[in-house]
Amino acid sequence: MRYTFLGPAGTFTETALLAVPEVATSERFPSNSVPGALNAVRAGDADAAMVPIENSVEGGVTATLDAIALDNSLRIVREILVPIQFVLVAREHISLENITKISTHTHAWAQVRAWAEQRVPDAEYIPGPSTAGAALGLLTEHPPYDAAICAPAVAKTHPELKVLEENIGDNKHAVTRFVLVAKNPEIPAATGADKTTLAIPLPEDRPGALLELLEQFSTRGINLSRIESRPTGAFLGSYFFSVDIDGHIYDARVRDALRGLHRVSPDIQFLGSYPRADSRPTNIDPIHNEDSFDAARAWVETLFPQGRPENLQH
Ligand SMILES: O=C(O)C(=O)Cc1ccccc1
Repeated sequence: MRYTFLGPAGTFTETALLAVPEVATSERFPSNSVPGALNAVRAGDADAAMVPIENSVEGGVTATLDAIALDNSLRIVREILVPIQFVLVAREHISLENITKISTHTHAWAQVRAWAEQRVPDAEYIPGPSTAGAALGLLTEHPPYDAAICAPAVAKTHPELKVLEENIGDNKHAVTRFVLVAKNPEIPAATGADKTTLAIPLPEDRPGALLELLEQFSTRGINLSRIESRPTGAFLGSYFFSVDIDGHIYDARVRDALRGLHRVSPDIQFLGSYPRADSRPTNIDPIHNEDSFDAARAWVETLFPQGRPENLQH
């Protein structure tokens, strides 16, 4: 297996990838961006990509939500949670007082806003390709900024970088959720503690369409753990919903809900069923469990003692 990730070495995404046991004995290479990592998988240059998808402070990583749903080739096979801690680094001669420009990944910047307002209120923010990418930029000949925000490990592997402030995240319990994405993979086995990710275009000019979509979950006792609306890009006002639900496509209630969703929104995308990182089992009301679905199907069959007419398939 060949893995790629939002690089360079030292990003939080690399930490997430290294938490996958198989990675230790496989090849891995950094990509410059989330779309770049996903395209490497689409092109067959990598078998799987680790990318950030959701943060407990900032919400969804829009670059990832949009890029995964671009076509039907990619699916999530695993999720990893990483606790996030940030440090401020700079070259030896720089101190907090003479910082005028700071770079980091936009998601990191969003998570240190209160700290920045207090400690470096006049510093200008320069968006970086990733946290580690911004830090390594400081080692170039004429860096266009004088400090960066990254993981503590980056400073440890680069002694030329000095840690000016530690643990600067506004929320000390911030966690980022990362997903491992592969091309047309086998669906991971159901564990009883699973999630399924969907991208559901909102039908246009249909009053109540969102309610009709959500009803498909509620009538089957399916819990949503994330829902975000994203513009499709087609035109102003055109949206899709990026949704995570508790359950696996091997669960009858989930397949039943997918059929219902497809009737409301035929371009729905299934983006994978995979085990939850926290292994918390899904609570299923008995009327929505496998036995109930089997019994309901069997009962309908008994209504045709002579067998179903041929044109009655479902
Ligand atoms: O840039 C990184 O290190 C990343 O992995 C993206 C990111 C940035 C901030 C919080 C979590 C992930």
